[in-house]
Amino acid sequence: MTEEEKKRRPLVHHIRKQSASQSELPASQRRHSAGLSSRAQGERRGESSQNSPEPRQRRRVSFESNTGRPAPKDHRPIRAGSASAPTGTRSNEPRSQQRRPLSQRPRGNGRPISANNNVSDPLHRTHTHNPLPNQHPTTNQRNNHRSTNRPFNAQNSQNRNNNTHKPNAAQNGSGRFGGALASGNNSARNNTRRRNQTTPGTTGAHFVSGPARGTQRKSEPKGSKKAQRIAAATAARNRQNERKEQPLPQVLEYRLGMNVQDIAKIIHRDVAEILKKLFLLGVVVNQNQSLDSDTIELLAADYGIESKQKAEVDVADIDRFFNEDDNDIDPAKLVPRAPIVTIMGHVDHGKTTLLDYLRHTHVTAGEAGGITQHIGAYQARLHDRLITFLDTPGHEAFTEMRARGANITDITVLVVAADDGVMPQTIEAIHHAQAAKTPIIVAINKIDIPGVDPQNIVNELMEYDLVPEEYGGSTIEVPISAKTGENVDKLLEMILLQADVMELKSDPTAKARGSVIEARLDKGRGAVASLLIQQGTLKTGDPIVVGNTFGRVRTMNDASHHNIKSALPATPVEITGLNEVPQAGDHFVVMDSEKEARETGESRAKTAMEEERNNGTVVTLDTLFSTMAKQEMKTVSLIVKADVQGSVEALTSSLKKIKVEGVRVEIIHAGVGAINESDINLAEASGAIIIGFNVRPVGQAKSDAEQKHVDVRLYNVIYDAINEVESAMKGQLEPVYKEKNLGSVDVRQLFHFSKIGTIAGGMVTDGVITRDAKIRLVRDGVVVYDGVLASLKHEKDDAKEVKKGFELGLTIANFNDEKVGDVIEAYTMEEVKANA
Ligand SMILES: Nc1nc2c(ncn2[C@@H]2O[C@H](COP(=O)(O)OP(=O)(O)OP(=O)(O)O)[C@@H](O)[C@H]2O)c(=O)[nH]1
Repeated sequence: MTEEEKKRRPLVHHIRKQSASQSELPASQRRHSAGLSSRAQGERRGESSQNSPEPRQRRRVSFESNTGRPAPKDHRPIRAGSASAPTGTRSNEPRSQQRRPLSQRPRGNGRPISANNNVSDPLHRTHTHNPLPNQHPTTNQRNNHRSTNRPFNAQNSQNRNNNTHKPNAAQNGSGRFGGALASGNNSARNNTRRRNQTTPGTTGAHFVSGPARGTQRKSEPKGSKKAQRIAAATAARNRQNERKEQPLPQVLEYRLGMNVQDIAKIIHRDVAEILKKLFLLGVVVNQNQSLDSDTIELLAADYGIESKQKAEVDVADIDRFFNEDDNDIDPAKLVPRAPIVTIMGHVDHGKTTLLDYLRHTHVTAGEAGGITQHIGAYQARLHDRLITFLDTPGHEAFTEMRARGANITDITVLVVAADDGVMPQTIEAIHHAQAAKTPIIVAINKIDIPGVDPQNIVNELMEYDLVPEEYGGSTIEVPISAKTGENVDKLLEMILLQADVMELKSDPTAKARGSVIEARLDKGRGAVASLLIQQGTLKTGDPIVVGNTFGRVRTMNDASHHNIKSALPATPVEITGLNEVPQAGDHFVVMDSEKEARETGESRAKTAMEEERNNGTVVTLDTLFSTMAKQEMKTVSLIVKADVQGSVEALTSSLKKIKVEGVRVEIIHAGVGAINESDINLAEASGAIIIGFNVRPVGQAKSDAEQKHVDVRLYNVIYDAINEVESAMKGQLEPVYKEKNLGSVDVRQLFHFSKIGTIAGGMVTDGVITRDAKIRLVRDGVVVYDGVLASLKHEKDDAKEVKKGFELGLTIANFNDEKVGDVIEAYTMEEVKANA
């Protein structure tokens, strides 16, 4: 016999004894002892209790009995020993007939769940009905088996619940004993209550609930705080058990800053278990403490699962919805969409005429009067296919949008008048389109004018890398007349062909997103914005974030001012319902809720304000080197403007030759003429620096440059320009200083001291003289000395500065030869930009 068995011997002994005494007892007494735990039996049985092992031992027995150890072979079931089987109550009926009707029996292979007790609980072998002993355990059985670490009485009660023997308490009198049992142990009582709560109306609940309730009412009023606490603790334990039974996830996706509680929820494990694991891994934390990624990964590895840090999503970053490689668009849902086209070209080459022609001849069906309202874009139709035209010709609208990162144009139509040829703005337009990487279709316009030769334009354009297909290039060139409409259909066909090549697609089922074409404040309607939908379907009522503002789409019109409820991708619409007026080129995105839209909009507005405050992200020659390092720039973009073509060529070729390791110069636009607003726009959109040679910014350009923080550098020596760009790229740009006059003093009196030297007394006639100023001593218009002050006094006191109209006394460092009538000019050197 092992030590264990020896220890258990009194138990077996006791059980046998008990069993024997039961059989000796009259039926009525047996009935009484039937519902008792060994302890309760002992107490009730008077004399036999004296022979029983002392209570502490019995308690231990009870506990051991619940450990799932198999019963000793010679141990026969105690048929009358369990509260769940008050066998003495059913007179002479065979046991099988005493069972509940079939319909009331618990499911599970048709056998009583209590069969499980035979396996797990040797002490409670009263439920010996196991007609199918070889069958697999039922779910309930498995669950019972799992819960073997419950206190004995709890287990006992549970088993009772599952037992097929659940006679009416009133019928069999078991209520008294069940009640005695239930009141004899808190766990049992709690368990009973839990069962009553979770399985109302079951026979099992009924069986124990009567007397248990009575007892409970006596000692613990229903709904008392204690009862509630117990119920809550029990429910929590149940939840934990349920969680425990869920499998571990394959991957633990975590965010930085998560604590043990957070992780416990994700991996369905107890907080205590995780804390213990961490402790064993050498990490002592409490459940609310944030864990670093190393600890989380270590923990995941210990559980044998992978760990992955969740990418933090910045809700304010709506640009993420426009990132082609990483957005939520499902490629399987993509369908072809209309191309979005911008018309560009030199002044008077016929852009507006072409747009007008299309508006009147190819507008969407049902628009009898054509486009009635200007919303910045409209759709033309050819063979039932739509083409969206941005309504504003020229570079500005185009670059405005690009400057805000809204690359909405798919195709650029470059209009070149056949009678005028390639002109400066034609070249600019080419550079704008090339910088935006949009394909160019050339419309050689005004072919109706007699004597014009479109071939000349073809030849001219080849200089700008626009080579038509017949010459081995890929540029589509169509001779048209915007006035007569000749070949305009062919131009549209070519646009559609190009669109097909580009496979322009969008997902109409996605949340709508796109860009603002125009926006304004309408007196009656508030903020009105023209939007171009790029993905998804926009609907009225949608909560929306537009740039740094937000709202809900209150009304929506199409280009012909029809009220519409929804709009598909590539459709231009005009909406109301925004809080503020957004800017052209801003992105818009539909959100899940108005709350989310508000939060995102407000957060964006705040960030924009902060950015505005620290405005320092633009590229300038002064900041070029640090910007290159910060943004890992590989190219430095320049726009070159000069007075003559020769200078343009000399400058561009020399600038391109600058060699600084890992960085190259890219001239995104070069041309003859003054620096204009278009240059500033292009520079802003592409982060370029403007190099002007013998030219100046004109009109709005100067103030635009200041407002948009575009760096404009002006030179009249080519070498200086090249030198400065090179120095800037190497981070060796010398700052430029300019003298700034502060004020001047007329010397009126002189005082000579052997120790101090000469003190010049005088009057400030202009501005201010400061102690740290540089000074220049001028005598009869000639600068006699240039130096700094050694001292400055007002009356007898040292002064930091003396203003106009006041007398002063001063000494000049290392100079004592002042004369009455000299003029002392004070000045400072200030760092200035070259474009001033
Ligand atoms: N003969 C002829 N004249 C044309 C054609 N297209 C435009 N024009 C004329 O050219 C002039 C300028 O045309 P617009 O359409 O205003 O040119 P634009 O490029 O829009 O000019 P800006 O808006 O100033 O940049 C107008 O007088 C038009 O009537 C054409 O195909 N044939």
